[in-house]
Amino acid sequence: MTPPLVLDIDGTLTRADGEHGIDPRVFEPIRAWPEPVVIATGKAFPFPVALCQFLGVEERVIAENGGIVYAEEELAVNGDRDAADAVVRAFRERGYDLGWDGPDLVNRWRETEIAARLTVPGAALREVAAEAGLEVVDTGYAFHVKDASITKGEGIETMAQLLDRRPDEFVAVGDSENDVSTFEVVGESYAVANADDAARDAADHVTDGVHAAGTMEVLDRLR
Ligand SMILES: O=C(O)COP(=O)(O)O
Ligand SMILES: [Mg+2]
Repeated sequence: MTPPLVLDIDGTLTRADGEHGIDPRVFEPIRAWPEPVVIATGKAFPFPVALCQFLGVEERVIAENGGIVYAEEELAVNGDRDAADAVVRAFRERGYDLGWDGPDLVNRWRETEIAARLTVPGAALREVAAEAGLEVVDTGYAFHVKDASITKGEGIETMAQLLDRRPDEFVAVGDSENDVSTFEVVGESYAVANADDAARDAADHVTDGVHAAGTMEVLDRLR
């Protein structure tokens, strides 16, 4: 029986030859998948929505690490970015910034958390976040300043209800610590070979391939 999927984006659907850019090899398998495909990402909501629309699949999205959950025309926004914005102000008062160039397209459309470039001093960011009761998650692509109780795994619980499925029916593929909560609630989990230690330790399996090649391995095995 082909399972419903939960797929991370960065590091999981992306090309291995650069930091971003979806590997086109995943487009057709995702489009043709006979069961629901949920895109679960740390990215702001518009990005996974656009990915689903460009792929021509239903928008089943967990964005902002669970801060936003959308499926079946139901939208859940968990928390708001005010607390994260206060952390950013305190961080700037210490003389730092978020590290993004130009109009900050990473945070422009965020509603529930804030992301900083990995080039900023992580220890200082973590210190300021902790003073506000927030955590910093390193996805390998950005630092996310967020409420620790809001996770992709919590988002899967909500998504499963919206889709009338059990969380343990899903198979998940991911690459970093922000996928650990997903791996803890789904039935079977795969970390791609480029995954960080947190994801590799939490996953049931580790693929041979990196990035989208690892995900293609899983899709080929499950079809
Ligand atoms: O936005 C990030 O930092 C990483 O995004 P991801 O959860 O799709 O890997
Ligand atoms: Mg990722």
